[in-house]
Amino acid sequence: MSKIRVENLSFKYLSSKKWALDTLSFEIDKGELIAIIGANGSGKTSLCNAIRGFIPHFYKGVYSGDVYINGENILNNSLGKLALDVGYVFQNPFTQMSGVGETVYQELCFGLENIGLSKNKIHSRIEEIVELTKINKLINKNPFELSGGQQQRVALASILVMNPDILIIDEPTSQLDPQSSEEIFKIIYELKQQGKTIILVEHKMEHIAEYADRVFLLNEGRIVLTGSIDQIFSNPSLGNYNVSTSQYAYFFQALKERGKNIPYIPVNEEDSTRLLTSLLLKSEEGL
Ligand SMILES: Nc1ncnc2c1ncn2[C@@H]1O[C@H](COP(=O)(O)OP(=O)(O)OP(=O)(O)O)[C@@H](O)[C@H]1O
Repeated sequence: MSKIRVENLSFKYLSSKKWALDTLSFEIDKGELIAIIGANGSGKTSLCNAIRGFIPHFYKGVYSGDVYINGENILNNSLGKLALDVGYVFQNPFTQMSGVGETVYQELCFGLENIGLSKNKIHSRIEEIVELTKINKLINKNPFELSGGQQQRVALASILVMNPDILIIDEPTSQLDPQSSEEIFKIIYELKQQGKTIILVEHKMEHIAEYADRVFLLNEGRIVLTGSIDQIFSNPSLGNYNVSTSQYAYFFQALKERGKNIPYIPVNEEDSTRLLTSLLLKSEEGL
């Protein structure tokens, strides 16, 4: 059974004339990491909200089609129940903070206390997640006095303590410097290794190229391209949808256009390093 199944999903906000989501159908298996890309207004956030049930439980409009989580139609579940299966990490960590506690520890306790977990269970769950997200040193600090990167890790931790099977992560690094972004992506990769199903909205193509199993390219509420990283980033129509490819692919494409013998276009750091090393070796050998 697929983790997530979407059938002919369409949605139009009450105040809008056009469809934000337009007859979408797809399935996502357990453990997959799906990247959703697309220009501004293409429907990425709406699709995330439809998967976590905020469309149509919270946002009202014209809704048709079906979304199933673990085989169950989201229409048959409350937002509270859905939140236990689908964790949503906001783009802006500030929005994520409940503000109820004065310390990061209290912030992490909040959701667990609400579902009635015992003190011991709460403590061991928090210990595990604090380790994973490397926020040990922040645990007694005020969440609102942290740096952007620290807040993003705490926001992620506050969702992970709830242990949802599915994670929707909306542009987690949009406000972060490269090093903090790298740290967040390491955590996301670790979560994938643990078997979480992850939907990631991300503009930084290098990160997608590094980690995603499949990419969905949205345009005007429709999935216009879908496939593996290589299939998507080497697709010449990518530019038609105002989406850029990875910087690595740009670089090697430019060399190819200058007549260099580039056997394939790598899209991530690892493949680029491998190709560059082999090209340098060949040139040293005078080939
Ligand atoms: N609350 C809302 N009420 C009315 N229309 C909305 C609402 N939220 C989004 N829309 C519209 O739905 C369409 C899809 O928007 P959505 O925010 O899902 O796109 P997006 O790809 O996430 O954009 P961005 O990259 O800018 O966040 C757009 O035309 C947008 O104007």
